Amino acid sequence: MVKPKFKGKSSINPSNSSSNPDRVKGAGGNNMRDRATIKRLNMYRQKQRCNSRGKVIKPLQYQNTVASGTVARVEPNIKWFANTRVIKQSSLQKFQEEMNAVKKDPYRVVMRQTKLPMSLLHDRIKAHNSKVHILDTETFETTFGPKAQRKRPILSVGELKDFAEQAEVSAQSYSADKDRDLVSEDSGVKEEAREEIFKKGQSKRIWGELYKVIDSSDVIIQVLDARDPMGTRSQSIESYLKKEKPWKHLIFVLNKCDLIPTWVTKRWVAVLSQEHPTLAFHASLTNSFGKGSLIQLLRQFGKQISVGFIGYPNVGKSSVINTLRSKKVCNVAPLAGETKVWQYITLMRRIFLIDCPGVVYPSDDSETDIVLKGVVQVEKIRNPEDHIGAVLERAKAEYIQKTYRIPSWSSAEDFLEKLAFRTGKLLKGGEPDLSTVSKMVLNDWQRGRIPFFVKPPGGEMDEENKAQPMLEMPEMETEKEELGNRLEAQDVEGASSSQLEDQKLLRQKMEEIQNIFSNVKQNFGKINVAPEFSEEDLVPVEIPDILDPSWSEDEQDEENEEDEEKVEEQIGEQQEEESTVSGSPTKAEKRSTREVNEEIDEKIAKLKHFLDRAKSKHFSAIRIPKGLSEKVFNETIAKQNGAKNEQQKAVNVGKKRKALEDEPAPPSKLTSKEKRRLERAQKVKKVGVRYYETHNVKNKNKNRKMPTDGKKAKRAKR
Ligand SMILES: Nc1nc2c(ncn2[C@@H]2O[C@H](COP(=O)(O)OP(=O)(O)OP(=O)(O)O)[C@@H](O)[C@H]2O)c(=O)[nH]1
Repeated sequence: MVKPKFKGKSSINPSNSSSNPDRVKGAGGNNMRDRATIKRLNMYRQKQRCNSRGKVIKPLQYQNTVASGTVARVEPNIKWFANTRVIKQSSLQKFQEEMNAVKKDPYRVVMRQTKLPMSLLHDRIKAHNSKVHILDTETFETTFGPKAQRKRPILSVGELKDFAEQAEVSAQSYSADKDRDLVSEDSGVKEEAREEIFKKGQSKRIWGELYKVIDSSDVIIQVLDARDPMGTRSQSIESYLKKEKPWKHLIFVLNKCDLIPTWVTKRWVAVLSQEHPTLAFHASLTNSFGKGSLIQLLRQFGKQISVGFIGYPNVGKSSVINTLRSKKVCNVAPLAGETKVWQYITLMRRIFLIDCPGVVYPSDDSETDIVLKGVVQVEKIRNPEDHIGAVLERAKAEYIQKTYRIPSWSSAEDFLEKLAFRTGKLLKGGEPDLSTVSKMVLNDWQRGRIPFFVKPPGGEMDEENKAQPMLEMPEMETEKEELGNRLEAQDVEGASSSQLEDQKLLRQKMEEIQNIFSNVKQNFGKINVAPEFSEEDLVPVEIPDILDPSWSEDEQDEENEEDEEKVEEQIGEQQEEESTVSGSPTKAEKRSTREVNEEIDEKIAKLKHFLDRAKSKHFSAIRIPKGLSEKVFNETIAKQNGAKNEQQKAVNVGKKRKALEDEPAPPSKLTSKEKRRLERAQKVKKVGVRYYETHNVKNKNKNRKMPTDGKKAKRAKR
């Protein structure tokens, strides 16, 4: 039987022609043009069809969507921000020389002149002896006629005597160092040209990215490394913003606060706040600090805002963004220059974040300074051992000894040799591999494994600073003063009405940001300081200053939680459910859980009391003696385990866990194996409030409990 033929017109063209976007794939191997390329080529090839009277009967593709004469707008495209093509000075010179040579040669002809940038040849600066076209700008009468106006040089002095005096003064103040025109004899010794890697973050492309970020942002956050805030600050960008974009808010975020003692964070925040609003931050997905305050601050700007993150390479711009989103949205690496181009991230419906590559302003920094600021990737440094001396100078010997377990050294080389022998980094003949060991030390320095910080100004807790209210949020003194001065100056000059309006707007902005900041408080006592600083570095801090009743621990946690939920809701992303709460508990179970919780809370209250007492010793990072902490830990675990056993009798849970928990209560002195087992048992149980407080759970809604089976089914679907 003959199959009935399909009579309608199929939209798929079955031909194998190379201009057919629908052709079957694979016939030409991997080199076949893809659909998009074919369509583009067809677009170039197409021709407009007209009838005999010249009327267009088939317009070109893309030209028939709007009626002729309609005013249409071109859709903005992100590619507009891409770099434009530029030509190097050396290439231009080469082109000019070669082209001139060809033009002078009568036996050679330049083909396709219209395709060459010939204008580059003629656009040269005129030689000083070329014909001066005076009459192009001046008339003949005023230049050469009887009424010619002679131009006299403008002198700042009236008499010859004054002129001589002035010459004498300038001769006295002459300094050969500042004279750029001075011709000196070549001594044969020249400074070595700096390696390219030391110019990291200074390229035109990176600066282009920075200006794109600045232009697109309403609020600009300059991220600083808490270990050296002044060294990672870019004053030139700040003054550019102040001068050219005064309506944009500049905020400092002091990141990596976990690497310095709390009193240093506090002092730096106070110092920097004098100029711009400053927040302390610790970027981490699980254990962050300052996230709630920063989100709260951004939300208060009230309208749709874009927030640009700028700063030195490797200060943690991308990490701060990841922390705010509680998710890895930007690539992060302990290498400078990880972020290559700007990147847009949605934080909430109204708040957008823009990540920027690290930018470095050319300064007098030595190569060692650049390396130690983390601007250069250690692997790319040619002579890493040159910078170790500075590391040994800057970090305290005590910390170096502790980190590398080397008791003493006479020089940087001696230190490296000892370290190489200790770590077994040796070359073929048993020679120490100084380069590898140096790279290791530099990496440790850049990653904060060697405790170090630049001391904030103000000495060791002097009286003046003690009296200073550290937690007061920024007064923005300098900015306010400068703005005031500028506005006053404009007032005097007699500003126009539009200028007056601008002034009003600026004033309003200043008041607005001050109001916003007065609502944000930080509790520095909550920073988890990682390195073990010596007591000398742990300068006493006024604990009552830090604890702010209006911004308690719980409140901040709730704030974080709320923010996270909002972010997730508004972005509408399905995030993985991490909660592993088992099925809904029975009444008996509920009661026993409450009992257990009460008991644990009691324990915590005791521990808190203990901590308060420790704090009253006034140290900014508190270290509890190991023996004591172990004793308290064992007691807590033993008690919790006892309570758990009771609870387990009432509830029928899985066999494995039951077997584990039916074991007799542990003796007061536990072996390390038993301790670990107890810890494991503790971890398995994830029922109750403590789990949410101690773990970074994305969906913290306590009322929502999904049965494990349901969750598994959900995962299986994916
Ligand atoms: N200890 C600590 N390390 C941090 C913190 N923030 C960032 N880091 C680390 O610093 C390194 C650099 O972080 P990035 O977020 O890639 O820095 P960046 O400023 O985006 O760097 P570029 O891409 O070069 O501009 C990473 O190894 C982070 O883990 C912090 O608060 N504390």
